[in-house]
Amino acid sequence: MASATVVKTLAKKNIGVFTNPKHDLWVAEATPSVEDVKSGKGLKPGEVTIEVRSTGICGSDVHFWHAGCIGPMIVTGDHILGHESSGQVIAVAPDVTSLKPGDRVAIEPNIICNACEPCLTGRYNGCERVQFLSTPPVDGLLRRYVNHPAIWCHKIGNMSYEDGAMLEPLSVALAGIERSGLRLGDPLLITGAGPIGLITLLSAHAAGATPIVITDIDEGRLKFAKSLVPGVRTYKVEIGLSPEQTADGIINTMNDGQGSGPEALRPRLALECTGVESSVASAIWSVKFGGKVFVIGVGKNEMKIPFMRLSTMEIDLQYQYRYSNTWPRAIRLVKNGLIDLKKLVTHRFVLEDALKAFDTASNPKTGAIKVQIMSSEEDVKVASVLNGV
Ligand SMILES: NC(=O)c1ccc[n+]([C@@H]2O[C@H](COP(=O)([O-])OP(=O)(O)OC[C@H]3O[C@@H](n4cnc5c(N)ncnc54)[C@H](O)[C@@H]3O)[C@@H](O)[C@H]2O)c1
Ligand SMILES: OC[C@H](O)C(O)[C@@H](O)CO
Repeated sequence: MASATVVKTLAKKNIGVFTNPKHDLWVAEATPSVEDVKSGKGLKPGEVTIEVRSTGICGSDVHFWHAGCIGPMIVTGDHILGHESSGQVIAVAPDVTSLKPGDRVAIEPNIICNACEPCLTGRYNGCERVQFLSTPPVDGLLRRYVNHPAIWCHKIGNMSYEDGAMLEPLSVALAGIERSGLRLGDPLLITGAGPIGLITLLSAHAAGATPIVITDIDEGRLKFAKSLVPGVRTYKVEIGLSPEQTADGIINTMNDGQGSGPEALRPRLALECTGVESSVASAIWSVKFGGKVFVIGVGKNEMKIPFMRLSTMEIDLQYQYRYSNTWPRAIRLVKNGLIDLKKLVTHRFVLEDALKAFDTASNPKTGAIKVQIMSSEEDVKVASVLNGV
């Protein structure tokens, strides 16, 4: 199929960041080739070619590299990582009318069947035949050029590519906030101050939760949370304490050190952002009668939970998997300044230096929150200047 005009000279070949079942990580040539991009070969109806400009490294990318799997999602061959991306449209298939070369877009990294019950009822994150980019065997977005359906490319106007890429983890948080039923003035617990917990914090703060307590085992991450939302109360989880003891500490923190007795304010809602068994249990012990523990974190296939606590306190336990219909909302929130994601990107690397980027993202000593990989030195410079680095 012939493509529309490619807007720029494609000086560099397509490269991508690969892993495999032997846990290697390397940068090598990827598809589509520059020749195919120029000729439109391989571009299917409804698709556009995007020059990917910025991609965040997610914990799941590191996990696919280090562990070779996440639950049933198993790396079985050479596999391209990355699903938090934005870029510029450089070519469109002839039937695409919603986008044109030059448009700046955030990429929603799923392709759905549009025929199963979850798709037909608008909850397409449950699509039975979903192709989620970067979940094996579907290659991801950590490459210079990619073909993707136009309907999963959301225009971002003049938003930075860096923010555009952050719309994916923001989508996770927004999906959680929406389905958890968070209300204005809710006392809230967030467990885990990694990128997802921190973006959930920004979102819940914007949505009017108060007071908010956030936990982590890492003091540095709690300090970071405080720098994002100064009013947040932080609680450092001590390894070795029981979930009940941790819950007491959390409630005491919510009550400004006034104890955790029967009169103490307890969270109505806990947004669990670690997927760690003891943290899920502490959240259950923390929330009030009739409250809810909403689990965004993913973890072991089987976990022990305080069942009778859930039962006698009528606590709802609910889960979230990815997202649906979140990008338009995420774009509005970032564009209109209600959520500022800029501080979260702590490190930037050019695509050719992807291995350094992964080393940084996977080493806790670096203090990295979100590491982004950009298509050129120029993009790294522009992003750094925009963020005052
Ligand atoms: N449901 C979904 O669709 C979805 C999407 C994206 C990520 N996730 C999951 O969300 C979770 C968070 O993602 P992330 O990128 O922020 O991960 P992350 O690993 O960077 O952050 C997790 C944080 O939890 C902290 N932590 C670990 N044990 C703890 C404990 N016992 N108590 C309190 N804090 C503790 C860690 O120190 C870390 O700061 C992960 O499990 C991830 O797989 C789920
Ligand atoms: O944000 C999306 C998540 O990172 C993915 O579901 C990943 O964990 C597995 O594919």
